[in-house]
Amino acid sequence: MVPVKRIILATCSFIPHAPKATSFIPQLTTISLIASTRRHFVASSLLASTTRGQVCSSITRTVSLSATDSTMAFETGYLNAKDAAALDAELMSTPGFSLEQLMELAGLAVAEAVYQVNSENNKESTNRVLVVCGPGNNGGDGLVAARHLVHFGLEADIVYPKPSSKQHFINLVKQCEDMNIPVMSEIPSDKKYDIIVDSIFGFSFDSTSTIREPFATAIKDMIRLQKDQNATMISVDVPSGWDVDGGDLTGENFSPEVLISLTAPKMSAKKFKGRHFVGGRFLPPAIAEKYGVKMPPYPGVQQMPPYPGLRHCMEVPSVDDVHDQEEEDWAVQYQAYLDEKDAMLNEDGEDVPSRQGNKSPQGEDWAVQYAEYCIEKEKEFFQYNQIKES
Ligand SMILES: NC(=O)C1=CN([C@@H]2O[C@H](COP(=O)(O)OP(=O)(O)OC[C@H]3O[C@@H](n4cnc5c(N)ncnc54)[C@H](OP(=O)(O)O)[C@@H]3O)[C@@H](O)[C@H]2O)[C@H](O)CC1
Ligand SMILES: [K+]
Repeated sequence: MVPVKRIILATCSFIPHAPKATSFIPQLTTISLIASTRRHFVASSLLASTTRGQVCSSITRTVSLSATDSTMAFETGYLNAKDAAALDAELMSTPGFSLEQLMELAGLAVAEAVYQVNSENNKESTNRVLVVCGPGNNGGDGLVAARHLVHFGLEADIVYPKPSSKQHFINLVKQCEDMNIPVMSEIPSDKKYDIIVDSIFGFSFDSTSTIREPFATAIKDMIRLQKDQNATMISVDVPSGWDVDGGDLTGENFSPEVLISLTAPKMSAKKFKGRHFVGGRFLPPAIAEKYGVKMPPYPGVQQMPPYPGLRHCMEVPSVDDVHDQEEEDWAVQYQAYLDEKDAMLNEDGEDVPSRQGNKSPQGEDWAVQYAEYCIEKEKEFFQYNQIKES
């Protein structure tokens, strides 16, 4: 870990969102306190450019779910455009979240997913991210994500063709500039990027009118860059230009490889066939229930679970069909994996002597192993979709 002058001891607060996870609170709290006496954590990436993965993997203990729970958790539900806006408004009224709070969490979740995709990219050079921001809050999520990505150690450029005059957005741009992130008005033709983050339009995009400038050009330029530079396109909440409920109605054939849904997938996500993350770990249970949203179970402190498939979000056969030769569903195997890990703790949650710290006998952190397991399964499913389509 990067040495820092001031060290803050972090006590982690685990706030499980799935009601069934409540019984794990004492166990998780115990483990987090034990962990905090052993190691020093830098409290946030606002202070130093530590790799978030390092911090997370040091302190996370996954929430153990039964096979049934983890299967159900993939059925996240869908929001149509009207409900997505109503849910947003309700979040900012009844429980009193501010837009700034929600955008910071949404942007952080986006940055985590982008970081994960980037670290799995098998490209010669990685780390160069272009974030293209639109005029509304979807664009704000992009501005927040760019700042976090730089804290995570990636290079980020921003294209913000029509900056908002609202004070919060002015602040977000200033925060990015303070991180030495270039903020440009159009997509440059002379720079190379590995990842493009499409943060132009979200759930308030109006597909009944043609896409107005400067965003029509921005979308065209993004698509050109995606093809010319073989960059990975990641859309935030809704692929820009897609009708929020109906999907790609324009015929532009805008097809991102990755979609990051915030709070819950929008209806158009049913048409999306790529890799799908669902993030936004801030939904109070009553609002989730009212709108029929089931949040996926999040491991440890992550904002963006590396869950495989989110298969109910895609209109394709379940991964079980692919693995029908296997005796057990992967979720059952995964539960067995967690049970095995649980058995390595004694009743007080202390380590069995044979284990060293949070390391397994093979020397790997549990959380790292868990994340790798999930990524592996997700890749299998993604590859299966590609084969199926070709
Ligand atoms: N609850 C959450 O999960 C949170 C989600 N967040 C993000 O916010 C967006 C929704 O933000 P919103 O500002 O409501 O809308 P958009 O970002 O989609 O953009 C609205 C702007 O787009 C312009 N627009 C609409 N249609 C067109 C068009 N055909 N051509 C050009 N421009 C268009 C519109 O312009 P107007 O002139 O009509 O005003 C708006 O300026 C959500 O998707 C999440 O990403 C939040 O961060 C909070 C938490
Ligand atoms: K978008």
